[in-house]
Amino acid sequence: MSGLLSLVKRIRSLQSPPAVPAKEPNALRFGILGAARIGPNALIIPAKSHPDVVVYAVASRDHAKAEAYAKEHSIEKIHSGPNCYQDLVNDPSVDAVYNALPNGLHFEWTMRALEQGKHVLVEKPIADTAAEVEQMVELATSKGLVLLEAVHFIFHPAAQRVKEIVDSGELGSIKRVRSEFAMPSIVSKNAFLKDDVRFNYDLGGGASMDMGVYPLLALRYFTSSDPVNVTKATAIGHAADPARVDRAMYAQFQFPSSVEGETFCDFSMPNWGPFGLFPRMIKWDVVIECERGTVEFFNFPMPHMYHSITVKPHSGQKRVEKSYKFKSGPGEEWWSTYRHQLQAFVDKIRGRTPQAWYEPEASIRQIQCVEKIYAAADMPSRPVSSYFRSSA
Ligand SMILES: NC(=O)C1=CN([C@@H]2O[C@H](COP(=O)(O)OP(=O)(O)OC[C@H]3O[C@@H](n4cnc5c(N)ncnc54)[C@H](OP(=O)(O)O)[C@@H]3O)[C@@H](O)[C@H]2O)C=CC1
Ligand SMILES: O=C1OC[C@@H](O)[C@H](O)[C@H]1O
Repeated sequence: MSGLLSLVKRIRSLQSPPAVPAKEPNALRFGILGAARIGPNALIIPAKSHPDVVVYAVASRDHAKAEAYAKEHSIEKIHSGPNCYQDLVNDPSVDAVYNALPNGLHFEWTMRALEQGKHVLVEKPIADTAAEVEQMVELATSKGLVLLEAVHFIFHPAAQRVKEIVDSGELGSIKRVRSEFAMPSIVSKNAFLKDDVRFNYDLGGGASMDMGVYPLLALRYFTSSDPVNVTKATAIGHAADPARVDRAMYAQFQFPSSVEGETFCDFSMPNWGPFGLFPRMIKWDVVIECERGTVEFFNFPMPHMYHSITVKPHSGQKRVEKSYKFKSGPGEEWWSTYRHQLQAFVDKIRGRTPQAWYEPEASIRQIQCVEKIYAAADMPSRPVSSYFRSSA
């Protein structure tokens, strides 16, 4: 019963946090690039419970959309029209920018924000190519600005608990890791728009750029390493652009010390069985096989809603753990992955040591790996932004 009550509390708090503190006098003022669907979950709602964050401005190309978004979320300032994104990054009242634009615009608008001296929290994937990410990291570093790819799940206590179990050596060293994030077609029909930015090659679309970044990151995070090789990758093309945009991708990896990895992502898993009558279940887990047992982390991308961590030693008792709050560390049980991420981002800006961090260099290695997956699957890398200036 108490488990059910906690679940209800967590789900309700995703819309409306139970604790809303007063804002500090010099709270950081955030501007959002694009009236994006992810904005409320990733920043606007988490900001309500952060005393040092005010969501001050939103930029949308469409004035009416900007007004409606600002009204719905009590955002003071709007920038609209064809120059709205530049106006927002130029706005002297904005301290930090949340870049929630389509993937293909992450590079340009993060660079432009950094050029204006703003810290940037940029949605995943941080950019479309590794060469772009290198430039982003270089600029942020040279200006002393904080740049963070929104890899939110690693900030949650559950992800860190799984890593702690693996790193403790309780089950011996890792032999194999598998991770999946795949949506059944009945869910994706409602989750995505018909002409969703996710299916547009020029905007950095593709399953490996979207849902696929989670399983890949899970492998890298839990093994604390990067793949040495992509040994195999098989894509299923998306109907919108089958040669260049993947609807689904299966990939195999070789990690250091002969650790094997496997990822799978799918925007829209078809039904199965006679006449395709039966919908599939959502897949969102990580399975880490070690010398002396296995750890399974169910719902690793959204552990704040519900998760389970099942530890199965080869000899001994199976146990199931949950971790919604750090024993000592920031947060409440109802904090989402995004709320923990915001805490870390602000701590970094304020010169404090965050509870966890994702170095921008790790973002370079992540997208290098995505490019290798596309190459192994005979699909092109996503296009380089027209804003990219080769240093040669
Ligand atoms: N961390 C997470 O859990 C999630 C992350 N994401 C990431 O967030 C980003 C945005 O995704 P999502 O919110 O679903 O996207 P949306 O389609 O809702 O929003 C993207 C915004 O980009 C702007 N935009 C600029 N140029 C274009 C264009 N040519 N076509 C369409 N939109 C354009 C629009 O802003 P306007 O018209 O207002 O100017 C639009 O509101 C992606 O990078 C995605 O990977 C998405 C979902 C979950
Ligand atoms: O968390 C997510 O789930 C669905 C995806 O399409 C989205 O972009 C991603 O970040």
